Amino acid sequence: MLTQCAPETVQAHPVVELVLALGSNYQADKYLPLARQRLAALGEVRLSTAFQNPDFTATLEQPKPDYTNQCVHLALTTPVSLQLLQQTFRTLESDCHRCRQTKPNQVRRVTMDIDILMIKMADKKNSLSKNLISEPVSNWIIMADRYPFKAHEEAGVRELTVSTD
Ligand SMILES: Nc1ncnc2c1ncn2[C@@H]1O[C@H](COP(=O)(O)OP(=O)(O)OP(=O)(O)O)[C@@H](O)[C@H]1O
Ligand SMILES: Nc1nc2c(c(=O)[nH]1)N=C(CO)CN2
Repeated sequence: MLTQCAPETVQAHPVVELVLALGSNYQADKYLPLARQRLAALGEVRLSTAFQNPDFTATLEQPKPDYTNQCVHLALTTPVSLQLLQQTFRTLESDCHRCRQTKPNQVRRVTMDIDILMIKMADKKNSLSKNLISEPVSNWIIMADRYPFKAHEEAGVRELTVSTD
């Protein structure tokens, strides 16, 4: 059973844990380690197995370079809003020299793509406010815009959550 949450509730509330999907189809050997290093500065990182797999948008008519994908479980040192996290990851993509413009019919070189797959919110019981309802919010919230997960994301999420939940 999945619970729906209004985006504005999720956007502002502090996130404590998250699972990310990293993808690179250009110089992955350079940019995956760089992204992992930067993410490690935000908290405790656990990694799923990285593997190279075909671009799921490639066709016979338009072949595309393979992606290297890896999922990351990040337990943040300091809780951060989803809004700020999205900005932070967009900056990290830019720091990996991600170029967003492409000419028509040009195959995109994606040095680093960072997608948030799942988040865990801070437990409201820890709040100083007496007015907040005390409820356990330890469950993962899946990002609706990433669901259903791609095969490589599903594999990574399983690897990272199987032992902890
Ligand atoms: N689950 C999510 N994970 C990451 N970013 C998200 C998510 N949902 C919405 N966003 C927003 O989408 C933007 C990501 O834009 P970006 O240019 O990276 O997309 P894209 O890489 O072209 O899409 P895709 O990752 O589907 O190929 C961010 O600025 C962020 O605010
Ligand atoms: N295998 C694979 N294919 C993709 C991926 C990806 O991360 N992995 N990302 C895309 C656009 O973000 C398009 N295609």
